[in-house]
Amino acid sequence: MSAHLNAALREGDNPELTEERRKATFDTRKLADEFFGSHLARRRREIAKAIDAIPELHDTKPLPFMTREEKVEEAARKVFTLSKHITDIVDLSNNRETQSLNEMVIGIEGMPISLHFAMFIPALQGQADDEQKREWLDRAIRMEIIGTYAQTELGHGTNLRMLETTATYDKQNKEFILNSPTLTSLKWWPGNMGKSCNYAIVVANLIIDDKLLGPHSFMVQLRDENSHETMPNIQIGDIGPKMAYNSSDNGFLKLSNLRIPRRNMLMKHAKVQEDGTYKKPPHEKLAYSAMVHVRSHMITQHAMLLAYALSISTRYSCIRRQGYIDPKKDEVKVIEYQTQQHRLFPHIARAYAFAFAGTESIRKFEIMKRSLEAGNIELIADLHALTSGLKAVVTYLAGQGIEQARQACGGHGYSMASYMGEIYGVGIAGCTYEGENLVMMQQLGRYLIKAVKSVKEGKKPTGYVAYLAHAGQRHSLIDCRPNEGYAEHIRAFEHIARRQTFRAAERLQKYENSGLSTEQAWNNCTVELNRASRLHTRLFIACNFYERVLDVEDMAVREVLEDLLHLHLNYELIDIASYALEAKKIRPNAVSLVDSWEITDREHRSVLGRRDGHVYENLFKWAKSSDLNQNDVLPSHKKHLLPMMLNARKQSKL
Ligand SMILES: CC/C=C\C/C=C\C/C=C\CCCC(=O)SCCNC(=O)CCNC(=O)[C@H](O)C(C)(C)COP(=O)(O)OP(=O)(O)OC[C@H]1O[C@@H](n2cnc3c(N)ncnc32)[C@H](O)[C@@H]1OP(=O)(O)O
Ligand SMILES: Cc1cc2nc3c(=O)[nH]c(=O)nc-3n(C[C@H](O)[C@H](O)[C@H](O)COP(=O)(O)OP(=O)(O)OC[C@H]3O[C@@H](n4cnc5c(N)ncnc54)[C@H](O)[C@@H]3O)c2cc1C
Repeated sequence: MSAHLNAALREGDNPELTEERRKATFDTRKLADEFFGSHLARRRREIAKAIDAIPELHDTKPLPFMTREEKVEEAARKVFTLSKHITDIVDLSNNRETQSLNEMVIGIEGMPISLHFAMFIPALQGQADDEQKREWLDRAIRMEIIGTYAQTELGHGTNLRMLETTATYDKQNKEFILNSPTLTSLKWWPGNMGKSCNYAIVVANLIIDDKLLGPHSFMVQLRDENSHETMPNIQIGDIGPKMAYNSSDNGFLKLSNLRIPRRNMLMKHAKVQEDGTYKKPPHEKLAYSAMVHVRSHMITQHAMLLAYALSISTRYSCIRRQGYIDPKKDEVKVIEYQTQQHRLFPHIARAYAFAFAGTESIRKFEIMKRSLEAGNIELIADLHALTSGLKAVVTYLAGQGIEQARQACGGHGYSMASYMGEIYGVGIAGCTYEGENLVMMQQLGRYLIKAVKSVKEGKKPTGYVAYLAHAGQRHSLIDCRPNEGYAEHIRAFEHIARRQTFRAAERLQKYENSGLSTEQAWNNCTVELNRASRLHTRLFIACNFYERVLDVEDMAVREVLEDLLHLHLNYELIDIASYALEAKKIRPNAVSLVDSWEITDREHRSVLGRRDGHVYENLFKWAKSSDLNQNDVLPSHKKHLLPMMLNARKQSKL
């Protein structure tokens, strides 16, 4: 393509990167339109421009040089400043626009209102009745109050049925009494609960007339709205520093005989009447809706974290020269090494595949939400299975890709100047929060086993599990004929996933037939079951990628996406080295593929991934700005190490 079409080309950039960008075979803006969707891609450009014009929204110094207190303060400052400008910059009803604005301004390390938007508001939308929405949701949207989602406890996160926080109904006073009866019942982890929030949706086990009715959601005021002081009968605080996310104040909470009005239980689905009569929800797991909301949105978020890491490492690999391929010639850009390409390109393909899968999971969530509003609960199970699998597979593989991207930057990748450490820390948190990955895999496993049972009964399952009924088709990769297109690869993929699912189901059946309890038999098969879930989800991602590419109209963009699809299908199928052919095809477009993610320098916060490629001079600037360089001798050195050394010297002279 002609160079002028490449939107990433700028005067004064490192010529190594300019050379790369001139090789692009497609328009990076058009590929960005496919990656984000054209509306969001355009809005992200406009948002980035708006931020450039407001200096108070810029980082005061690189985040890795800040202490935890400074990070928390910086995030709070930006949230406050944003609150003055936000409605001029984004459409607040558009989650992905708001999310992009937050990532560009505040970054990925957390902020005081993360959980407010990620879960507090969605939980109110999904679980509060109309009157409760009028009371709390409108105030929450206006940010008169800041809330979080307090479910996990010190002793239990995964097994929600064993949560120990209790909400006992007192008929006389028409109140619930909330209690944290044990140390392990303390709420532990909720984002922003430590210091920032004044409200929380607390998940507690409902008790009426000594009968345990399972986890339900309750609105609890944590702090005074004026003084922000902790309310009576509540003990609250920050849980301390974490591997990453240190701008966020994840908290603990102890409730001691806290009385709240009956109407503070969220009552859209389950209800408690004044006399204590309990009305069951139409679907037992509707109380888990805020988690399904986050899981369905995590996929695009993790695709983006992977994109951050890969655009840093791909650009850097094109300015870093080290070693020779031909000893008679100059040192090469490290991107020229086959191993470097093999290390990065399959993950670039995955970042696209995950983004497309994420767009689909958000779309499915919206469809489910609308159908639920119309009183239909049928789609809940499908969406739960889909998002459980996607959440687990994508967070895990994104973490692997980020780590490969870090290693691809050599020593400098380990410096926080690359920002890889934070991206990795935030990425892998997703393997744990919103349901530990191996546990979520089992949720999908249950769904797959049911589908196998229905196939064995002669039924034909539909949707994502339809392929389980297609036994007897041609299957192995060896059977793939050239020129048959990707459909053949997909069929091979289906075969592998189907075989694994049936293998797990048969093993489960064998254990059940041997007299083991259902639970014991299940536990004996969970490794096989999780393998089946993993393959099923990777099949979904691949199919979705394939279908998505078929829709692309711009031929140059479609061609490069087909190159990525080809690489993806082969890599996924073989799960080892991709063919040199694919590497060669991707190589000229490597930088332009990552430029198409249009991640601004402000958003990247990475010296290595700078758009202009001027890495070395800025690495030196970065080092000079370290707080530790402000004093020639550190006070802590004077206090500890120097006396130690002086003492050692004195001793040796004696
Ligand atoms: C917009 C936001 C974008 C990004 C966010 C960014 C930043 C936010 C950062 C951090 C946020 C982190 C927040 C949190 O972590 S909140 C806490 C999350 N906690 C969990 O996820 C807990 C995980 N545990 C569970 O979900 C459950 O305990 C369980 C493992 C699913 C088991 O539940 P249980 O009640 O015991 O059910 P089972 O006996 O296993 O299954 C019975 C039956 O129910 C079905 N089921 C389970 N869950 C659901 C659901 N959510 N929806 C629909 N159906 C569900 C299950 O499949 C089974 O069905 P059967 O037909 O097989 O009987
Ligand atoms: C950054 C971050 C933010 C968070 N934010 C929030 C928040 O805002 N609100 C909130 O309520 N919580 C939050 N959490 C808590 C989070 O949701 C839980 O930590 C998570 O759901 C995992 O639960 P757990 O800690 O109990 O893990 P555990 O269940 O203790 O997991 C430990 C191990 O046991 C295994 N295991 C557990 N159960 C089973 C099983 N049934 N079968 C097989 N293996 C099993 C797991 O696979 C894992 O290997 C956050 C956590 C993090 C890290």
